[in-house]
Amino acid sequence: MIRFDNVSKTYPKQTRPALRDVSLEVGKGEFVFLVGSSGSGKSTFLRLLLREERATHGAVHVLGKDLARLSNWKVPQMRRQLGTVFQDFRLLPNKTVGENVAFALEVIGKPRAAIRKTVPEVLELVGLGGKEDRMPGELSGGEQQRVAIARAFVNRPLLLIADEPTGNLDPQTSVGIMKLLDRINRTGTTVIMATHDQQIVDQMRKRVIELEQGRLVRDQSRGVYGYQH
Ligand SMILES: Nc1ncnc2c1ncn2[C@@H]1O[C@H](COP(=O)(O)OP(=O)(O)OP(=O)(O)O)[C@@H](O)[C@H]1O
Repeated sequence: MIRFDNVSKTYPKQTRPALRDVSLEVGKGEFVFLVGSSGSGKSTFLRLLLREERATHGAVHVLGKDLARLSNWKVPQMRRQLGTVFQDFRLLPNKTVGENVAFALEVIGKPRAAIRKTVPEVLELVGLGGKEDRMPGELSGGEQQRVAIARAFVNRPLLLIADEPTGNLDPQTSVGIMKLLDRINRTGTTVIMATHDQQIVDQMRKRVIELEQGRLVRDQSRGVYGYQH
């Protein structure tokens, strides 16, 4: 599903690498937390997975593809097989909840009838049944994140990438979001989630990968958050 072979990334005009010699594998269906203090390289790791950035050294494989060898025109096709969720939700504010989710299907050319059927189903799945016609601004933060997850999941991606998905949410709402991501993971979707949320990591007891100054310093199954700020 994901393989990093001795991956380093140095941004242009920087001397210190953001990632240094990282090697790891993530298999199908795993749930992985990516932890580490601010600036340790978590977002860089996720950007490499999405081919938003390229490795300076080493090889990144996602869904069986060597991303260095993937031509630019094939990148959108690769990204369509991934779902992404961010701290700031990134919903389209002028579209309804239903339209936000439908949009993910429209861009891949799904027939309208299939979209009409699928959107309410996925909204039901994330606990937002009946809220299809609401505007994102009318929803709570937790509900907006559920819409974002519905949009990320509606294509049934093999891999879901979440960057601090609970970062803007209170602890109780965060637990609800984690239950949802756990359910999605149980459908077979691999989930990789960068987080600073100690409580969540300690509760879930999933694989934990820790970065420190760009190096992989811990890879623990059923791990805990572990490091101090
Ligand atoms: N576009 C960029 N250009 C130059 N340097 C960058 C760029 N993006 C990140 N960096 C640097 O790379 C290092 C790793 O940053 P990264 O954003 O991956 O860390 P992070 O663990 O995601 O941090 P946070 O938890 O604060 O989001 C930092 O030193 C950062 O300053």
